[in-house]
Amino acid sequence: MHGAIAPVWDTAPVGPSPELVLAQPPPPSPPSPSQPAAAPRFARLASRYRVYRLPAFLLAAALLAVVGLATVVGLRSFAESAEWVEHSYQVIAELESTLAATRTVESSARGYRLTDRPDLHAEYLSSIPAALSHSAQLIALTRDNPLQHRLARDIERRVRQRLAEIDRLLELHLRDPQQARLSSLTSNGAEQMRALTAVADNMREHERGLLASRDARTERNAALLTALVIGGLLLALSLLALLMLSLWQENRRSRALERESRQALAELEASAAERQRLTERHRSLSHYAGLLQSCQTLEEALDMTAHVIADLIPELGGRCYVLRASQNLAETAARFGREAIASADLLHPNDCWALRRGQVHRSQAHDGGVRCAHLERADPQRAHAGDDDPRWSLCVPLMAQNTSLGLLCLSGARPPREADLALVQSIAEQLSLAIVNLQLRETLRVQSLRDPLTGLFNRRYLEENLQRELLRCQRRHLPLSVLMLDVDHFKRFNDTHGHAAGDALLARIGQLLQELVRNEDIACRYGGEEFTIVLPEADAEAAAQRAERIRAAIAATTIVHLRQTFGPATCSIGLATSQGERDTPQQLLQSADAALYRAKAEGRDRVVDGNRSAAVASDARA
Ligand SMILES: Nc1nc2c(ncn2[C@@H]2O[C@H](COP(=O)(O)OP(=O)(O)OP(=O)(O)O)[C@@H](O)[C@H]2O)c(=O)[nH]1
Repeated sequence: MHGAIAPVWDTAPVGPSPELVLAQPPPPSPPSPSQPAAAPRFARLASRYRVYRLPAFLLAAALLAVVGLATVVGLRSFAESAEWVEHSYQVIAELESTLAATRTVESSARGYRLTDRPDLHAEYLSSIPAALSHSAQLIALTRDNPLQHRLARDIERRVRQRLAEIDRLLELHLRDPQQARLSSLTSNGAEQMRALTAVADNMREHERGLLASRDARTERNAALLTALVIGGLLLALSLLALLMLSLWQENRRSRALERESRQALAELEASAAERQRLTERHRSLSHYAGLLQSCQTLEEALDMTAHVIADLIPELGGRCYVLRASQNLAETAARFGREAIASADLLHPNDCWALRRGQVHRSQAHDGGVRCAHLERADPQRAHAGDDDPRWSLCVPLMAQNTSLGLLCLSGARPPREADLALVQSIAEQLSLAIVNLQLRETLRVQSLRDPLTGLFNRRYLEENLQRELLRCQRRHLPLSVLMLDVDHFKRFNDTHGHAAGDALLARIGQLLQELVRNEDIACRYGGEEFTIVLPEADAEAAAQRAERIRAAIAATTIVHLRQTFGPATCSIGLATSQGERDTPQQLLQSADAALYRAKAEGRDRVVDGNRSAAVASDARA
């Protein structure tokens, strides 16, 4: 049975059984677009060298500390160098001042001797302390340098010598100007001054040399410090940049991992919910299958199916069709939900692709070319405009042993889930099984209630239904009549023409009875050549007329058996009608049987109404 309906959704190949489909977990979702396809190479490197992060940080800190220390040391060194440079300039300045003051003493003394101007004498007197002071200052400034200190002392000594000589000449001038003039001519003052200048030049040159070497050292230190600071800073900044990059990557990776974790959790929850839903569906489906087995009628099974589909897939709407016995029409037997695409109440099998092909057929709202004819027509304007209408329909044939039993037609307003389609197919298969079982059961039931020779109901059916019909008519104060019919001289017929001809006669009488009674009447073979006809709601008069028609029809019928014609045969009929509420089926049958007995006794080929005291006989010949 499972293979009776091919699980084809459109052109899809046959898949696993619906149970398996339902049990399958949702497929793993594709990687999120937010996930980086491949981390950049530098990022991978940064990640790989994560263990070096702390040493790198410590190194960068140490470098910065060294740079800071070097800067402080450098600045102090620069300050010291500046002090020494200033010191050299002071030495040179004191040296120049000493020489200038000495020359001032010399020139003012010479001027005074020549002119005797008192201002020059005053200038002379005031310049002497300056010259001595500057030379003393020079000695003080050069204490750090033995060579310069020695030269400074030499200068101071020469300055004093020169001052003493000038003073001697001036004293002499004051006492004897002539003698002073002569003495000045022989004085070695010029010699003293040259010697003093030479020593001063020597000292100046030496001090300038010191200044140049200090400048050079300062420049060297400055270059070294600059290189150290720039290099250290660059290295430290590079390390810090790498650290920042690594931390940034780490942070990005953490956020990506967090995102992935959240997504995985959501997928897990969705998967668990889907599993739960599938489990519940399985349970409902099993429950449904169990209930189907207990359904007594087709209507019950279809109603329950409609209820189950509406319960499990509320977003779907549709109907169950059942094919008539003639197979020429399928009619709506149950509905569920709200149809997104209306379907006809009655359809010809050729109107449905699923019934034609015996396969599931699915179509979209505007897929007009393959739309089943029993479905509402697509709107050509919307289709032409390319309107993306998500409505869809699904026809699932109900089949068993290659025989169409009906159709499940569903439609929805939104694209369906594959799990829902699998569920529908599973339900269709269960329903097909149930329908075929119910039909089989009905066939067996009918077979157990029918007489195989005549096709009429048997005595068991009569006993089951006479009671029910009698009660129904009594409840509604309606009459019910019973005819008991017996073929006349049937033994003789058998003996004359053979048992098979007798069977043919009985079959023909059965056929006649089915033709001559209403649908609601019950024509039975009571046993042998005896028949019973129950006529609900027929009073004695109507029953007598019906009995007479039957009698006349049998009397006018011949049968052809083995190319031989037999008959006609006659029959006798006894009639009884229930009038009161106290009649029982047995009483009614006994009354009819008594009337039949009287008909036989009165000459056969007649109808006797057991309700009347006198027999109502009808002569066939009359
Ligand atoms: N061919 C055939 N004969 C049957 C069948 N059932 C019963 N009979 C025969 O029907 C005959 C009935 O004969 P009887 O009960 O004597 O009645 P009768 O011959 O019809 O005589 P009356 O009823 O008095 O007119 C018997 O010979 C049975 O064997 C059947 O299914 N087929």
